[in-house]
Amino acid sequence: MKIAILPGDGIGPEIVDQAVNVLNALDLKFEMESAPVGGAGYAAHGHPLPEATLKLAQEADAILFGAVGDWKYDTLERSLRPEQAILGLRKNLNLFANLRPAILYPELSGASTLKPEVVSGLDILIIRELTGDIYFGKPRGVRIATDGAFVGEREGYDTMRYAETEIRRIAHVAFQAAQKRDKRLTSVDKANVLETFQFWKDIVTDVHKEYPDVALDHMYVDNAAMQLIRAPKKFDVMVTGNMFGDILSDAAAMLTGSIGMLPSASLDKNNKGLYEPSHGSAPDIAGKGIANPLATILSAAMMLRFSLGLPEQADRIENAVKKVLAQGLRTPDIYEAGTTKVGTVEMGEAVVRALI
Ligand SMILES: NC(=O)c1ccc[n+]([C@@H]2O[C@H](COP(=O)([O-])OP(=O)(O)OC[C@H]3O[C@@H](n4cnc5c(N)ncnc54)[C@H](O)[C@@H]3O)[C@@H](O)[C@H]2O)c1
Ligand SMILES: CC(C)[C@H](C(=O)O)[C@@H](O)C(=O)O
Ligand SMILES: [Mg+2]
Repeated sequence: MKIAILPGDGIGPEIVDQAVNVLNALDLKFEMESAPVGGAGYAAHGHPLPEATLKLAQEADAILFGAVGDWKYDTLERSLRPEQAILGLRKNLNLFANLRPAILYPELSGASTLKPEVVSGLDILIIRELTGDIYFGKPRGVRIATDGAFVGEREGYDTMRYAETEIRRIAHVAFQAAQKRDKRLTSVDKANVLETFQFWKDIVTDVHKEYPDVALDHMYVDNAAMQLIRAPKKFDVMVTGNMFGDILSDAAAMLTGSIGMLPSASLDKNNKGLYEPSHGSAPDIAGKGIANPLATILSAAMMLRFSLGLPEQADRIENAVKKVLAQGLRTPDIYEAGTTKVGTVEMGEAVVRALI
């Protein structure tokens, strides 16, 4: 089994190193090959998603991805910016289903900014559509306005759109995921304002007919953001579009104690996938050795479960993470009094030691 390792920028290489060590410690003899991506891809080959990197990703059985993005590239023309690498991989590989599970490990109930009783026992799954919406809609750009109140002025514009097929396929993923859990699905939209999301709601309602055992409700995204903070445990599975899912999953990350705890899987229709933490390259802490590697290590566990058919090995990693948290080890983002502060490498090494 071949795994493409794409560390990327900022803390990406630091956290991916730890996940690779954990995978190696399983003694399963994976073939792993690394390639530069994001700002690192641009620096090495003049493009954030170099051809050889894309080829490696296409050929591999699964991809482990760190993060991309670096302030020093923010003034490049958009097609060369590091973020285009992850967007390009998602689009090229048809990774339309993004699973972001927000689980609060009991040991971290005091690390969340919310009261322990609000978050304890939290286990929700956010399913974000990943290859459509305003992220990829065309036309987009900056032009001279030809209508409206500001005719003659420059205006920025993007296009929000969803094809029926795109909505149907993510709805099926969401209903099937709900069937394996508590059988409750909340579809998050903005149907009260946006045509695209009235259409989304209508199609999700139609797909629901095939899943009568799942209870479906619909919620506007602004209310969903509020409910996530007010009573997050009321949710089981949430499904939403690309942009709303991006925002809601960062909010949900804080329910788990830190964004450094939220893994993700991005899957195509055959469960080939890219696995990455939900957070970014964290340039503010890059190189300091303090980034939390657990979201990446947990993403590697998701990879074993969803793409490589090794659920027992995924369990081994997840149990090891629980164990190090129970031992009181904490990177600074999840630190609280009475626990032991450790860095990225120490955390990774502790997970390796905790594997049984
Ligand atoms: N999939 C991706 O590669 C991805 C995702 C999000 C953001 N980005 C990019 O990352 C760059 C920085 O973006 P941002 O600052 O808005 O978001 P970010 O997620 O990188 O960081 C937000 C905050 O969370 C902290 N943080 C993130 N991951 C952490 C970890 N593992 N351990 C401890 N703390 C952690 C950071 O220090 C920062 O304070 C930008 O270039 C952005 O485009 C990339
Ligand atoms: C870096 C960026 C393109 C990306 C997104 O918006 O999808 C990130 O925020 C994420 O959540 O994976
Ligand atoms: Mg994001």
